Amino acid sequence: MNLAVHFGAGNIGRGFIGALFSQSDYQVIFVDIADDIIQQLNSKKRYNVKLATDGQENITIENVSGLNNMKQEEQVIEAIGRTTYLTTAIGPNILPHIAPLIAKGITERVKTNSERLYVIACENQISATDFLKDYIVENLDEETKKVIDGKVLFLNSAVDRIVPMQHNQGSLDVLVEPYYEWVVEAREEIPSVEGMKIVSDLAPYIERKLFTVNTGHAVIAYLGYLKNKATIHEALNDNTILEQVHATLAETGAYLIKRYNLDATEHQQYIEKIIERFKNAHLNDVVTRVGRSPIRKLGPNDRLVRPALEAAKVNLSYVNLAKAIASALHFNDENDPEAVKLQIMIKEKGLQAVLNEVCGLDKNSEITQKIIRNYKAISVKEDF
Ligand SMILES: NC(=O)C1=CN([C@@H]2O[C@H](COP(=O)(O)OP(=O)(O)OC[C@H]3O[C@@H](n4cnc5c(N)ncnc54)[C@H](O)[C@@H]3O)[C@@H](O)[C@H]2O)C=CC1
Ligand SMILES: O=P(O)(O)OC[C@H]1O[C@](O)(CO)[C@@H](O)[C@@H]1O
Repeated sequence: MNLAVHFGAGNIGRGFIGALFSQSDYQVIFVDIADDIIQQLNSKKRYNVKLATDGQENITIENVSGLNNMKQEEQVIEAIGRTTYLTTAIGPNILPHIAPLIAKGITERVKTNSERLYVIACENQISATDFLKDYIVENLDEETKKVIDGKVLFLNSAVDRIVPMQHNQGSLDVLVEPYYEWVVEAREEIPSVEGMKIVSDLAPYIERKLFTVNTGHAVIAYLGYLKNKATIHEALNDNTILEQVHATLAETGAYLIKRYNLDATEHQQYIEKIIERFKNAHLNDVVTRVGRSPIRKLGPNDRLVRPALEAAKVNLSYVNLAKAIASALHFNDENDPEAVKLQIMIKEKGLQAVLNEVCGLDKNSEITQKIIRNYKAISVKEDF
């Protein structure tokens, strides 16, 4: 049986990527710092993926176990030595922290194992695997750096499945939406995994996904938060929010259609399908999860600022994206360390400096001015 070593036994790890490997007859070793999850994986050796549908169908996931990367380094290195795939779903900010251990594993592996290792970061970030590769390579000695080409293949990917926060403390089971898409960029044949779609150019797929699914979701989360809505589906019942999502996705859509020569009717259908996915009340997806880590989400290459900048470059509208960015700047969830940090930054440095530092926007640019105007309008509780 082939092996997959997956870093991050959280929602996407167990509910999506690990599950697909298991269903494709791989043995799956999850690597995580959460002791309770690791212990349960090792004692139960199985869990259920539950579909968020009226019927709540169950899929049993087997051949799984766990390792704690803080406490079981040697075992993780040994597993990397014999795995076919090494995947992550851990959050883009955590990738630099797991890279040193992966580098140790690769260093040992290439001494004895000539089989190719396939590395894929499954994160909501453009070129996440390239970033992971850079972090790993920084931790390799010169000799290993010379031999990894051809022995380790780093593949970028886009992952799309809504897996909300789980409300089943003490259980490994994961509630997921039925829909999923896992697209991997590869220019040669790679070992097959059920549900993995291979493409030669990921850019249109990841941009379409990030600037539709994730932009739309972020708009609902931040506007929903401002209007005291607890969940995404509750927020979408508010017509002003629904209209704002449509208006914002029309802006990202115009950019995507122009950039990738997409069929406008098909893209509109894609948008509608995604909004229907967001409406799934079985997911009970809280706005604070979807809006989490606002500093990351306001980054220059992320779901809000990047499409606004791209739209501006080709003279397309970004009025509604500017509103979305302004509402993200108001996200003030006290349980979210990035939200707390962002609010302190705004207080101490002012909005213009934050837009420059966090979003990479020029202080005097038109987009900065538009965001500031919208930010102030929200502050004085004008309607959107
Ligand atoms: N939940 C979702 O619907 C989707 C999430 N994603 C992306 O997947 C990634 C993971 O997201 P989720 O599964 O939702 O998060 P999660 O919080 O459920 O899972 C992350 C896991 O990583 C573990 N972890 C954190 N730091 C670690 C470290 N230093 N070493 C080892 N393990 C560590 C945590 O204990 C947790 O089990 C993120 O990049 C997210 O953007 C992408 C598509 C959908
Ligand atoms: O996982 P992130 O990047 O924090 O953002 C949450 C977003 O990712 C998803 O979890 C899935 O793509 C969406 O639910 C949401 O748009």
